[in-house]
Amino acid sequence: MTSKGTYNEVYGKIDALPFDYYEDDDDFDTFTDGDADFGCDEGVLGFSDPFSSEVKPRILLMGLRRSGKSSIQKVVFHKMSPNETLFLESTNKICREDVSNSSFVSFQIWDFPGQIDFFDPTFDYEMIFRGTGALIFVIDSQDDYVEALSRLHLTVTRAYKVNPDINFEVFIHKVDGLSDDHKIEKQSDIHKRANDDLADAGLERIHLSFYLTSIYDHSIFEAFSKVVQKLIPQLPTLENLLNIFISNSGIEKAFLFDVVSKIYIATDSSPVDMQTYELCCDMIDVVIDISCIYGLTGDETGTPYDKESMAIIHLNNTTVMYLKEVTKFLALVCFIREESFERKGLIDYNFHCFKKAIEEVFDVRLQVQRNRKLLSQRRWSRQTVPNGSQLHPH
Ligand SMILES: Nc1nc2c(ncn2[C@@H]2O[C@H](COP(=O)(O)OP(=O)(O)OP(=O)(O)O)[C@@H](O)[C@H]2O)c(=O)[nH]1
Repeated sequence: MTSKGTYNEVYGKIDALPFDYYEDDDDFDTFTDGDADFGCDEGVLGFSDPFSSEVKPRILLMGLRRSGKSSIQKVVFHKMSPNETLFLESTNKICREDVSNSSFVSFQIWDFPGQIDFFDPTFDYEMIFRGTGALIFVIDSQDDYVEALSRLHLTVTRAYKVNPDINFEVFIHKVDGLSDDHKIEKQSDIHKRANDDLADAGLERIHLSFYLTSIYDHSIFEAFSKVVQKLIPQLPTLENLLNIFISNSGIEKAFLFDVVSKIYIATDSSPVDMQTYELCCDMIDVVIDISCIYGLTGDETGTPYDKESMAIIHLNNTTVMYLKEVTKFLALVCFIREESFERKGLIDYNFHCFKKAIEEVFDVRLQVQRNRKLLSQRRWSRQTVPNGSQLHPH
């Protein structure tokens, strides 16, 4: 698509660190130094800071070689088409990506090359796990997974020792090649073996979540949505707001989407079915693609998604899909019966109130982040003054 370049430039950013970096002693010291502010954006705390995981949660993508880690990252966050991933080269460096395109989906993903001996004594895995919010372990379901399971066990047990608060998420990946029966069979086998291994080690308390995923359908977006939602502390507030909004507006279902990644960061409490989710993703694609092609004015500052972005699609089953901009990066996508959509004025008024409430949630979050940063800077300056003398904050 001609628009892709512009789209990625506007939203995407990737940092790649040569793996050699860690083999250079001086640099390694910098990296392992407990106070290193490594590659973080301005305004974001260093990741070894005790607060950083709350401010900018880190997601680690791990798994054996060729299990599909880079493909997942590229498809979900860079709009790469699944077929293009066939030409991805094996990753031989750690890639860190800041997904800070939305205040709510503000986190880092670390893609670890499969061939790294992660438990090499020179590799400071403790520091890596300390600030991690979720560890996604990718298992290639089309391959023999015995080795992957032992690697999963090793990774999970080490990570848990360092940081028991990590969410462990297992992606049983590449399921597009499997029949439905086969998928269920694989999932229960992997589930059983992984949990048996943990029970044998006396670690039943470690909870693993399993997802069947493929980059060739929406399952990878849905799985990522669930992983990200667990890292959003405001999730109950958002769900509550959505519940109030839909019940007062005659809406069947509503999703709050991060437009760039098509991750839904919250929905109302009614169950989500895959088809509905897929329709939302398709609608976002249509809106962004049409805007990119026909909506951009040509000046550099234009983005395909702004305050004016909205769309209405009438489906042939008397349902209307309604998309509206909520914040710079979030969109609300609703499913409404045609007869309820006749009261569009009421829906729009309620939407206005909903949007204001979301903005307030954002404001509180920003304030909390600012305060944490300030607090951490004060602590840091106290620690760094030599001979026990202390700096006093102004
Ligand atoms: N059928 C299928 N193939 C996939 C899927 N995801 C990734 N692949 C393919 O798997 C191969 C390996 O993918 P990569 O993303 O390079 O794997 P990786 O885990 O990053 O590999 P390393 O960089 O070596 O660690 C590529 O040819 C992808 O096209 C999927 O969901 N289904």
